[in-house]
Amino acid sequence: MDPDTVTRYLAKDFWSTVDKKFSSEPASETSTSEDRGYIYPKVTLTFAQTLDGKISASERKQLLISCKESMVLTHYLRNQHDGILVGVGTILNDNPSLNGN
Ligand SMILES: NC(=O)C1=CN([C@@H]2O[C@H](COP(=O)(O)OP(=O)(O)OC[C@H]3O[C@@H](n4cnc5c(N)ncnc54)[C@H](OP(=O)(O)O)[C@@H]3O)[C@@H](O)[C@H]2O)C=CC1
Ligand SMILES: Nc1nc(O)c(N)c(N[C@@H]2O[C@H](COP(=O)(O)O)[C@@H](O)[C@H]2O)n1
Repeated sequence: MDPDTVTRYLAKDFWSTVDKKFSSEPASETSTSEDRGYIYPKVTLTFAQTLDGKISASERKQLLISCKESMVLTHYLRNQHDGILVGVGTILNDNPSLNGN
């Protein structure tokens, strides 16, 4: 399967889970966040993890864990958001571009 197709499937599944979660939440007896004059931002946490639970090399060098398809999904998700947040350690170690191609 080509990376674009894989990403479309993964993303569709991902967003349907998010939508279900929000729509299945019980309505508040008092007020919703929108009634109170604000809406929560949509925040997505994504990271790549090795089978033994690691996200970075011990010497704090940038480590590519994701396969090509997963990187396509990463960039797709970046494009769906207004901002990308990483820790200062990531900035110093990786000097990431954090773009969405
Ligand atoms: N596999 C993946 O998907 C990803 C991997 N990485 C990898 O992770 C590595 C970076 O790791 P690391 O530097 O640990 O993480 P981060 O880049 O997330 O930096 C750690 C952040 O946490 C803050 N912090 C630490 N302890 C606390 C605390 N007790 N309370 C509140 N804030 C705290 C630090 O702030 P302070 O200034 O106070 O120290 C700092 O901003 C890089 O090598 C990068 O490649 C990064 C992102 C994704
Ligand atoms: N999705 C994903 N897979 C990996 O294997 C990774 N190591 C990361 N790391 C994150 O992506 C940043 C580097 O990519 P760009 O230079 O921004 O394209 C890195 O700093 C981590 O935040 N992600």
